[in-house]
Amino acid sequence: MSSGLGTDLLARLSRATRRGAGSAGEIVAVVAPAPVVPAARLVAACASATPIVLFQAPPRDDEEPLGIVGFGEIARVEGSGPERLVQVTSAARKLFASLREERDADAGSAPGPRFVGGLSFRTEAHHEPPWTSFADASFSLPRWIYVARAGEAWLWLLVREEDLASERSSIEAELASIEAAFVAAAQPAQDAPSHGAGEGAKIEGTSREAFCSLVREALDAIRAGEIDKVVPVAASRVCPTRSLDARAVLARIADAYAETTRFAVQRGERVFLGASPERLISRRGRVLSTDGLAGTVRRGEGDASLVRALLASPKERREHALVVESIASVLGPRCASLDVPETPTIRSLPNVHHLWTPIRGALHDDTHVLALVEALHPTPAVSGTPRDRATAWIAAHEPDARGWYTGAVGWFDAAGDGDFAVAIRAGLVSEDEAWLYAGAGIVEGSDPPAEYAETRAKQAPMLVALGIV
Ligand SMILES: C=C(O[C@H]1C=CC=C(C(=O)O)[C@@H]1O)C(=O)O
Repeated sequence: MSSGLGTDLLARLSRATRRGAGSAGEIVAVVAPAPVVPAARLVAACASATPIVLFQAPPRDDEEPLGIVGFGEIARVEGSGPERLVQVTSAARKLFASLREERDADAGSAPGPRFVGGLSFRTEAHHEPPWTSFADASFSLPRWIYVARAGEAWLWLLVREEDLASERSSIEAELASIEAAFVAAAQPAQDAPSHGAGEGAKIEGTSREAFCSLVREALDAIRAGEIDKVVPVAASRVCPTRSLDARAVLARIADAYAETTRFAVQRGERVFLGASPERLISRRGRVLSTDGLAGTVRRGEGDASLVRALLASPKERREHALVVESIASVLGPRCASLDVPETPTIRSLPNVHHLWTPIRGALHDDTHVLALVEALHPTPAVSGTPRDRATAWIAAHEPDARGWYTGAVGWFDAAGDGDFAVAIRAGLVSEDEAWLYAGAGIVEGSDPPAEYAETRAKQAPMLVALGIV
C-alpha cells in the first residue's frame, strides 16, 4: 500500500521494544496515522483477521462520528451472572494497567486502545443455541484497533512483550491484509453479487398468530395490574440458499442505515450485527448523553400525517413516557444536572419513525460507563415496567432465546469513557443461517395485529442487508 502504514507501524514497534524495559506480561501498544475509510467497509474488506468487532456511531448534533474496528484479540474479558460488568471492569482495569502506550508526536491525539463488546439481555447460566458462544458479557481488546474521529484515523497494534519475537511473522501477514483492506474500503461501495441469502431463501419463526397471542397474554397481565408495559420479542430464522457472508451483510446495513449506530461482535462462527437507532449511554468525562426512544410508526404514504398521528397518540406517548421516566429516575441521583426535554421529538429512519427524547447530563463523579450501563439496562424500551416484573414476564412467556438481542453493545477505555447502543434492529449471522429479532412495546390499548406489523417494519434493516426485501 502506498501509504506505507505497514512499514511505519512495524518500525514504531521495533523502536518501542528497544525503548521498553521489556517486562513480561506487559502489552506494548503502538499507533500510526491511518487512512479515513468507512469502518464497516474496512471490516468487509478484511476477511482473514478474526474475531471482528465494530462500533460505528452516527454524526449527532455537536458530536463527531466515531468509528472503531477491531481485528483479532490480544485479550478477552468476560463476566457472568449479576456481577458480570463488575467482573469485566476489574479484569479490564488490570489489562489497562499492563498496557504501555508508545506514541510518536503525529499520533499524540489518537484515542487510546479500548475494549469493544457487549452483553446479553439477561444473565443466564448457559446461553441456549444459537447464543452458546456469547457470554453474559464479553469484550475484546483487539490486536488491531482502527479508530476514526473528526476526519482523522489511527491504527493501533497491541503485542505482548514476551510474544514479540514469535509473533513477528504473523503480525506482518495480518498487517499486509489490513493494508489491502484499507485500499479496498476506500473504493466506492460495490454490491457483491453474492451478498445475500439467495433466491428461495426461507424464513421460519414466530407466526403472526403466535405473536398476536403473546401480545394478548401481555395485555391480560397489564389489565390484571401485574405490569404496566412489556416488550415481547419475536425471532425468525433465515435459511439461505447460499453461504452468508456476515461481513458483506454488515457493510450493506452500515451503508443503508448511516444515521444509526452500526455494530458487530463476532464470537466463534457467528457475528451479532445490526444498526441501532437507540443510544443506551455515552460518557465523556462527566458528560453523559442517552436516548429515550419508544413509540413507533411504520413509514409510508402520507408520511407527515403519520408523524403527526404518532406525536398525538396517547398510547404511543404513554409507552414513550415510561422509558423517559425510568431513565431520568436512574440517572437523576447520579447527576449534578440532567436535561430531560418535556416533550419528545421524532427520530426518522428509512423504515420507521420513533418518538425520541434526547437526554443529557453532568455526572457528580467519575462513574465508569459500565456502571451506568448496569444501572440503566434493561430500559423499559426493551423490557417494560415495573422492570423486574416485566423481565420475569418475558422469561416466562417468550418462546425463543433473545441472547444479546435487546442487550447492549459498545466500547470503553482506560478512563471509563465509552458509548453503548441498545442492541436492537440486529441479527445473528453465520454461514448457514441468520437469526432475526424484533420486539414491540405493549401497553394498555395496544392492538395485536398492529404490533405484529410493527415488528416486521423493525426487521427491515436486516432483511434488506440479507437481500430478502
Ligand atoms: C424492542 C425494539 O424496539 C424498541 C425501541 C424503540 C421503539 C420500540 C417500540 O415502539 O415498541 C421498542 O420499545 C426492537 O426494535 O426490537
